[in-house]
Amino acid sequence: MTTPTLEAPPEPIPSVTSPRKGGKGRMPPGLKHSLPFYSFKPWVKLGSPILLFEHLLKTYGNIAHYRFLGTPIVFINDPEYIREILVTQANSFVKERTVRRMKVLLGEGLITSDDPIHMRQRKIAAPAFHRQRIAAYGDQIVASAVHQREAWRPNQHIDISAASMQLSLEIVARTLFNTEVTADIRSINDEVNTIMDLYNFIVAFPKIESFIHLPIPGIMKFRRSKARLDAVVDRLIHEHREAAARGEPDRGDLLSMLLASKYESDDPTKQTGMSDEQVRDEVLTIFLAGYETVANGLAWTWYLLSQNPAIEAKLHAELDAVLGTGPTQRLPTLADYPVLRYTEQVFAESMRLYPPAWAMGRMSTKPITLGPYTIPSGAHFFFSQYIMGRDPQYFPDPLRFDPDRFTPENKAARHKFTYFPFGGGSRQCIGESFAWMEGVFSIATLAQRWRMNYLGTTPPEVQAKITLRPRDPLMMQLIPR
Ligand code: HEM
Repeated sequence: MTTPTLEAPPEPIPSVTSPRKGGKGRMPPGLKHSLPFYSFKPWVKLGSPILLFEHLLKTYGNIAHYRFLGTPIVFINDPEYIREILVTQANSFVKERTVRRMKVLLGEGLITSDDPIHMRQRKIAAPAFHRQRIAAYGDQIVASAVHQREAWRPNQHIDISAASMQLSLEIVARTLFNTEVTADIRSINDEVNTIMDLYNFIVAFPKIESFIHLPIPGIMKFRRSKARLDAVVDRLIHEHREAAARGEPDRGDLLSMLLASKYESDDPTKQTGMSDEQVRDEVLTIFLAGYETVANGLAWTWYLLSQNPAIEAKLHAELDAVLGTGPTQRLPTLADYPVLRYTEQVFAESMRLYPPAWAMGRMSTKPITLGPYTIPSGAHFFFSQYIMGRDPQYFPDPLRFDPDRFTPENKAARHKFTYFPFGGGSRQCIGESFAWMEGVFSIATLAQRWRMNYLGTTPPEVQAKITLRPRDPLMMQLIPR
């Protein structure tokens, strides 16, 4: 996930080479002058790169470029070029600078690290996210959703965005740490929120690592928050390690799995696990990557269902057919997961219109050829799940909410990289199976009992922060089914 901020100028990269003009090797079309020249235009607005990307797409087509302080930035809306970057030519790219600067928070965790560290960490972490392993979390997801639905009252007004965050936090607590939402979990949540509020400030700092010890107010606040965060996570790691040393059985949570996993190598001296520091980086990474994303995906789903009664009725029909009604109604179990196809299609279609990770970026480490274009080393590349998901080139009548776009036949008829809510290639979301299960079971368990009426008078506005959130509270009236 990434946030291409307009206010955050990329550091000049000395190795940027001028592309040849005209013929093969030319730059994609784009803005003639550097971005600040256009500051007065309505499509250049601090903190709103979606406006700029939409303008580039409309004006220049599926590949366009602009420059910012000498760095070329390419916006891509062509699925084949996206495949080139994420898969085919992936070795010629690293994460772009806003993600790299997040190392001050996430260290060398899976999101921020580069190869060879990333490859090793991914191998160690993979068993904890294996499909069969994730299956064990199904019951905990359902139990958390039951906890929420039992607390709801008929006609109650709730902010479904906040309620989805609460549900997702409980699921993270149970599945990552095997605990309820304790004071420790709340303080992790609070500190992460404090740090995320400082996110734009932090990523705007070129070479933030060099400034991290200076007495600058925002940085001091970050440092204090990070120190408290580390202390809580270190304590949880320590407790888990102690329990394992006492011979207590594997608690089955993700943290226990990460602590137990070893790097498989032909060389026995390299078959080691992670240090406590590496585990801490991964725990924070998983917390950050896996909590707000799913919560936002769910919140938008409830909004879309509230606006589309026929689709809501079809979802209810599936839930009633699979899980029963009245006194014979039961909770979803693992065996139901592959049967709840329409529920999954609803979640998929919701993430087309409101993708929690709304844009991604990379930086080239070599000159890159894409079709007729050659783009120099050190250029930045962005593509947006949000823009592509709403583009009639790929999704006819794009604003219509239609989960049938995700039947197996309709999916097979589209290019894979027209829909990439979880990214792709070797950096594809490691929590994808987890997220699908969390989405499907949460929707099923809550929609078995409740419908929602949207109380807003205008459609909610999106806020493209690190994830795509509703800008204001998403108020709903709860109606029992
Ligand atoms: C709807 C929910 C989610 C969405 C939309 C989402 C999206 C993404 C995307 C787009 C990436 C790739 C970023 C890039 O390549 O630049 C990613 C990576 C990642 N995600 Fe997720 N994610 C979700 C849920 C989760 C969950 C539940 C977890 C963990 C429990 C998780 C853990 C991670 C990690 C660790 C990475 C880095 C993987 C690597 O580089 O090896 N995510 N996610």
